[in-house]
Amino acid sequence: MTALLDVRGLSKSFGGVEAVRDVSFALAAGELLALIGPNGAGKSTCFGMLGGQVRPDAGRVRLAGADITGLKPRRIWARGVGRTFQTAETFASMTVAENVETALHGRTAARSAETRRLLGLVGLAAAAGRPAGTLSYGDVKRLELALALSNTPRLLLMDEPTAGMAAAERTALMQLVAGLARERQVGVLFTEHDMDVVFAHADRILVLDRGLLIAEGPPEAIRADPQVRAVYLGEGLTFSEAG
Ligand SMILES: Nc1ncnc2c1ncn2[C@@H]1O[C@H](COP(=O)(O)OP(=O)(O)OP(=O)(O)O)[C@@H](O)[C@H]1O
Repeated sequence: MTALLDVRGLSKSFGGVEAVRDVSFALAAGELLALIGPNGAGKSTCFGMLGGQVRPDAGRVRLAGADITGLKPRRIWARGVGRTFQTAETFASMTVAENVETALHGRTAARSAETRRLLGLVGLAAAAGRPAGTLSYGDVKRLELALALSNTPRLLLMDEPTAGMAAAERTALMQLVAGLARERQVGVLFTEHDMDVVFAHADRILVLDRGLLIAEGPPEAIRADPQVRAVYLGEGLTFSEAG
């Protein structure tokens, strides 16, 4: 079977810094794959190369078999890749509904029906008429997700989707994303600093350290991996033994 996302030998250097070194992995439709690693490991650079913001020095990115390496972000988006960013990209003065309508194409009537559907999907139907600037942080993240979904993506790239959220909000957002992945067979790649979120929600985990992929596997295997533990202990972080 063709993987939804197939990444082979991806590399990028900035001056003398090898930010990403020969990284290869695949992602299936309906799968939640986490990309983790200490600060500076190369996660954002990897994301940028998948989304078209960063041009790879070497390697190939294929989406459902089609080569999308080095395409502009707009072209990649048009192929069905939705993306959320670490810092929310919404217009504070527009209403929640206007933000979504701006992202949609087509006739006005179709756009407002689609806006209602998307806001219902992310649990923001009741906030449709509010200025986006008045939303809580968790709700801004939901709005971002609605914007990323406006393209009916096959692949969602989420850069720290739960950063700055309270624990209950984190769980709710990740459950929402997991539900979308399962029901619509959307593939999800996400970066995340919170290990509890990663271990609770990822089907599989990729671990980067100084640009290299040092481990890949299901949460239990990653949690037990001595190399991964060493990298994180070096950062002064520990994995909790429970759950
Ligand atoms: N535009 C750039 N110019 C120069 N160096 C860069 C650039 N982008 C990233 N780097 C360097 O590449 C390495 C990887 O950075 P990257 O941001 O991809 O890591 P990260 O895993 O996303 O880190 P964090 O968890 O802190 O966001 C770092 O050493 C960083 O300083």
